[in-house]
Amino acid sequence: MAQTIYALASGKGRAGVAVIRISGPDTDMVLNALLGGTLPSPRKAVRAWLRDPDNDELIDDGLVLRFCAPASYTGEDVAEIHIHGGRAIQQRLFQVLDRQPGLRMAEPGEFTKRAFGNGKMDLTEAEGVIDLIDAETEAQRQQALRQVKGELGDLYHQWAERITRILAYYEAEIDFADEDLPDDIGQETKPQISELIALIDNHLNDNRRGERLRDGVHIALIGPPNAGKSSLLNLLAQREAAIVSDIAGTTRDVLEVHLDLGGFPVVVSDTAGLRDTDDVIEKEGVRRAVEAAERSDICVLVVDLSDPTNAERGDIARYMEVADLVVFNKTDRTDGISGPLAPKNNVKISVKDGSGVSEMLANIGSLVESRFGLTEAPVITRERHRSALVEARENLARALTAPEVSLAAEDLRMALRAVGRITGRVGVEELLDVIFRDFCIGK
Ligand SMILES: Nc1nc2c(ncn2[C@@H]2O[C@H](COP(=O)(O)OP(=O)(O)OP(=O)(O)O)[C@@H](O)[C@H]2O)c(=O)[nH]1
Ligand SMILES: [K+]
Ligand SMILES: [Mg+2]
Repeated sequence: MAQTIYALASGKGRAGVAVIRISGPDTDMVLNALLGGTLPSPRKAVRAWLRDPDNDELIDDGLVLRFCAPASYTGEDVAEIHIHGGRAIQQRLFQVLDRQPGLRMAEPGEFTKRAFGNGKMDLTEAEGVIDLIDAETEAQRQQALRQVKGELGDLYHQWAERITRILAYYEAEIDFADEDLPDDIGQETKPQISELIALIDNHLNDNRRGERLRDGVHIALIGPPNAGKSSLLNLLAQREAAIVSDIAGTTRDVLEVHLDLGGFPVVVSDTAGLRDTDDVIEKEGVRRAVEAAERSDICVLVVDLSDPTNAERGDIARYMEVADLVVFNKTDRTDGISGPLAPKNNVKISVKDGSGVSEMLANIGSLVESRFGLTEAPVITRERHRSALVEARENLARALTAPEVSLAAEDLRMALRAVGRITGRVGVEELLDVIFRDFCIGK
């Protein structure tokens, strides 16, 4: 039998209210001890004096919520005790809980792990809970909430069901080889397998938007020395994160700042100015800048509008073509454009006087939104999902060309297992039995 666990469910430290969660078979015993023998009725918030059962000393004036298995977060008996969020109160209550036989402190994620174990949620939903707790921006919150609601898990479960139905044909062929089956089951199943492969491909080919939304969209600021890249970074970060000077080649290392850009988590990198140089350290800086640009999801080229030398630099013209956005800086100095001229996506700003900055932010924001924004369909949010889907897809493709029915069946079973691993939902194998029982075997 599972042990009863407890933990602080709210944030650490001093607060108005702290919530302590208890889950497991001894929950009622603990509540009885703390409340002096009166159990609150389930799902009703009850104000109660909490006492140390060993000496009847008062701990706090609290609020208790009791849930009875299986109608609880974990599926076990659960209690949530609201206390005043002072350190001494929390400590005292923990000491008392620790003294209760059979109780121990929960491990990280253990309540949710139990919820999964008791069929309260599948693995994608459990991951959604973690993402929801970690969500720092609005878009992250929305994506996580959709996963908690089971949208992603439902999609994978549908696919598992489809594979199961296809597999049923092959199983029938194997088990009832001498019965009156359609001559070529491939005619029936192969279009279905191909359709499923197309759906998975489409889902995989998502620009990794869900993963980007979880981890942050990487934006690299690149450009010639003294264009104002570090100045721009500081403006975005609203602090002096990078050193700014009028000396070309000031920035060497890649410097990252994390920002919330219109609800999206972004990581902006300031990089060394791009130029040929004999200085070994600056050379390494330039190499890192190019690498950061290549790795970025969105590459922003910053150019000093008033610098006539840009016109002479072929490399800047090339960067203009590949950059997602060109930011012409220092409009306070000039209103003409010197150098290789305006590429399609450009914006003119002055970090110094702030003009054009909101337009630039809107521009970057819509780039992020269009590439990594939430879509109608739920998206992959973890490499774990991606690799399992790739495996499922490979097995489905193999089933299409399998030389024998038994081999095709094995490929389909492996595809099913790969998809099933993502949700960890049980029932697909059992579903096979159900479908199989009702299966029309040519009669
Ligand atoms: N007039 C004017 N000067 C600016 C503007 N933005 C930046 N500067 C100045 O341009 C100089 C270079 O700025 P940085 O931000 O260090 O340029 P950088 O691109 O990071 O330069 P490196 O790190 O050397 O590649 C500094 O003296 C800034 O104060 C602007 O909008 N207008
Ligand atoms: K500089
Ligand atoms: Mg710099």
